[in-house]
Amino acid sequence: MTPAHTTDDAPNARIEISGVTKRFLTPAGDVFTAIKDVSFTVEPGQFCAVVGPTGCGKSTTLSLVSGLDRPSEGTVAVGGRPVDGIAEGVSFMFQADALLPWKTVLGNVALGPTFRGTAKREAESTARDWLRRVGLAGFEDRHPHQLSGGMRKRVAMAAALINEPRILLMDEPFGALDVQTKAIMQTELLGLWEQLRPSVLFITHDLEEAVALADRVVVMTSGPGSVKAVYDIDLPRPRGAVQDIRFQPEFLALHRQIWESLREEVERAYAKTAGVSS
Ligand SMILES: Nc1ncnc2c1ncn2[C@@H]1O[C@H](COP(=O)(O)OP(=O)(O)OP(=O)(O)O)[C@@H](O)[C@H]1O
Repeated sequence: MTPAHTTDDAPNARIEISGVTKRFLTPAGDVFTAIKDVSFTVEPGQFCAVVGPTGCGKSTTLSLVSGLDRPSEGTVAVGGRPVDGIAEGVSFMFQADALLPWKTVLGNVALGPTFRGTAKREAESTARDWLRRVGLAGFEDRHPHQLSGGMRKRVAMAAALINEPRILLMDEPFGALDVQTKAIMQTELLGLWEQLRPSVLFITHDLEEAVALADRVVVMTSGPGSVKAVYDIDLPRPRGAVQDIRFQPEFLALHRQIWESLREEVERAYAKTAGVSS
């Protein structure tokens, strides 16, 4: 299958975060700096994972790329244009499934193309195809509450990918799944990503997940988050089953190296919230 994004539109899929600081006003009226001077780039078609301790500003960074929020300083650009609201060609997947409970599985997946003006019959036919690709043929008429957590993730993945996004933003999409289901979903995501090759910004707490999936891992410091280090993950692609990648010596070496960098930040963040002086 040909990747959806050829060299012609590839530059549209570059994400550039330059010198971004985000401050919030707290309920007490104080200014709180969530992220500070964050800069990194996701190249077109690249899978970039961001790891960092809890509260370091990973989700804040993602919300600035999605256009749901604006930086206080610095710029976020997608395809060379400053982000100004939710851009065309961007799909999302979050930890909580964003499925409509009153719609069938087919209706949920067909929603994207329908919104973009595709005729219902054609949207449903494409949705059926996507449901087959995520292993849910035969479940078209179910409602989300009639599915397991893993199956709901598959529906969410089909609903995100049916739009053939140039950019896929994912915030802990598999965080709520059990270990085995998570590994299966990660492998399925990799297979589909390798076919479509959107640029991916993937937020996770799980360093194993980041190394197994990504081309590049960005480690953030404890809050206010900034970029501590960026690692290129040169494990060969296609990577195959995530369960098997974890045992490869190259994977273990990268994991150990990045963990050394991340551990300091996790400990620092813990010390702050636990009131321990470091
Ligand atoms: N709208 C807001 N108003 C005030 N503070 C906020 C707001 N949104 C986020 N924050 C704060 O900014 C910091 C970063 O939050 P964010 O959710 O981005 O962190 P995170 O790294 O994604 O955390 P986690 O890994 O726990 O999900 C946190 O201290 C959070 O309380």
